[in-house]
Amino acid sequence: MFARMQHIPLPGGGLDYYEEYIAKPQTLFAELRDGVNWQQPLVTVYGRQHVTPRLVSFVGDAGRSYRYSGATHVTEPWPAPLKALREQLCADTGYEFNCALLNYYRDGNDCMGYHSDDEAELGDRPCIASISLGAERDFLLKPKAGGGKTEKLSLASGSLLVMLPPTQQHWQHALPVRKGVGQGRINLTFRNVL
Ligand SMILES: O=C(O)CCC(=O)C(=O)O
Ligand SMILES: [Fe+2]
Repeated sequence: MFARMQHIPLPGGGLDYYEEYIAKPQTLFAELRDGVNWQQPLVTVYGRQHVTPRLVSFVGDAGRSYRYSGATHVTEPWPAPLKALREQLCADTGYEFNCALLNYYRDGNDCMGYHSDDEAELGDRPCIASISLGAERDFLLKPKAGGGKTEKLSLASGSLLVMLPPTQQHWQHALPVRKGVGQGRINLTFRNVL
């Protein structure tokens, strides 16, 4: 790996940010936008059904399943352009990744609320590797224990953000609405489902 890395220490966690990890982010963005079987699942919030405010797809090694947006999803096969990327991420980070949740934010109205990627099937100390393609968007982190400072990053096209253990135990993260953003963004969060 040749990309320059910035380590961002957090109380009870830490992030590694590589601003230029993907060589041709616009090409990969277009391949995935046009090639992935995007879904917009229904979610139930306080007893009311809404469509998820972004498009999603769950891909990975055959037979893995993962619970998100209130339902269990079984993997679709790896899209061709992500096979080598998965290997590269495992080699560069030293962590295993056997699946990925793909998120397509069509414009700045699409978003993701505060959550931690701490589902039981990810084990006690999950590492999440997150690739961003397309529009640059703000990414927020806040400590689960109240009172701490909120962190804000701007995730560049082609960047890799590694959320190191035990970040998911102590922090939540979100991708807030940004009305001024007209372009799409695709985010790939590589995970290891046990
Ligand atoms: O779009 C992002 O940068 C965050 C995605 C995320 O948090 C997730 O898929 O769990
Ligand atoms: Fe997440």
